[in-house]
Amino acid sequence: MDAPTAAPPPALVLHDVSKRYGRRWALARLSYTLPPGRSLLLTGHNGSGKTTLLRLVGTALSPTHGRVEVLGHNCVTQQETVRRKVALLSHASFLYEDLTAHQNLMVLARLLGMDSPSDVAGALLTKVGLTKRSDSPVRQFSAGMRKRLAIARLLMKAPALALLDEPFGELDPAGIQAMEKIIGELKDTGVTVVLATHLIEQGMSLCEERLHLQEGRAVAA
Ligand SMILES: Nc1ncnc2c1ncn2[C@@H]1O[C@H](COP(=O)(O)OP(=O)(O)OP(=O)(O)O)[C@@H](O)[C@H]1O
Repeated sequence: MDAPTAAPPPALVLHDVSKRYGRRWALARLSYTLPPGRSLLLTGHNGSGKTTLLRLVGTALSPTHGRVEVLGHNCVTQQETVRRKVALLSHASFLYEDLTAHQNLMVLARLLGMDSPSDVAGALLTKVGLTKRSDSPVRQFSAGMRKRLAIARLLMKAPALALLDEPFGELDPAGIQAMEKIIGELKDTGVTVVLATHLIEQGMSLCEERLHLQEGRAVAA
């Protein structure tokens, strides 16, 4: 008889999570479990705590109280393990301004020990529609072009959990469509997506679950 296989851990667990900046509570006693294989849409007005939550999950911040777990790993005590599993697409997109788009991706490809870094970088630049500008330095890029390069960077990292903070911001209509397609493909390959956006319609079509924040608390949408 086969040994029983353990059930996969939830993609994300928030256990009574609070986060304070100085005297301001950005998140207050938030508890939530995202089942394995599901993706999450995070909504809420400006300042409701979406970015703070994504940064806690991405280990860029630590909770003031409570516990955050990604795929069964504690984001504070197992930070390195979590960092290998998550990638964050955010306003600050970790790009080297003086390097070209291609060089930016090459840096990461080498860091990840990829076999054919230049080919992988080229293929990703094609995917995000930046082929024509692959040899331009990032400092000459528009906001939308930076967003495209940032998603290429995230795809190269091939995370188990992709944290997407306003992925549609700054994109033109074609860019929004391309981003929707990329997010759909990520999900098709088994990546869990946590998506914070004000574009509710797009978000709802991509995610099975929704968490709506109001002043750092979960409320019904
Ligand atoms: N570094 C910081 N220092 C102090 N307060 C902060 C800091 N970052 C965020 N906050 C505060 O925490 C609260 C939540 O901010 P957060 O950026 O998480 O919201 P958000 O839902 O992502 O907003 P938006 O939709 O505008 O991106 C806000 O009151 C904000 O002013």
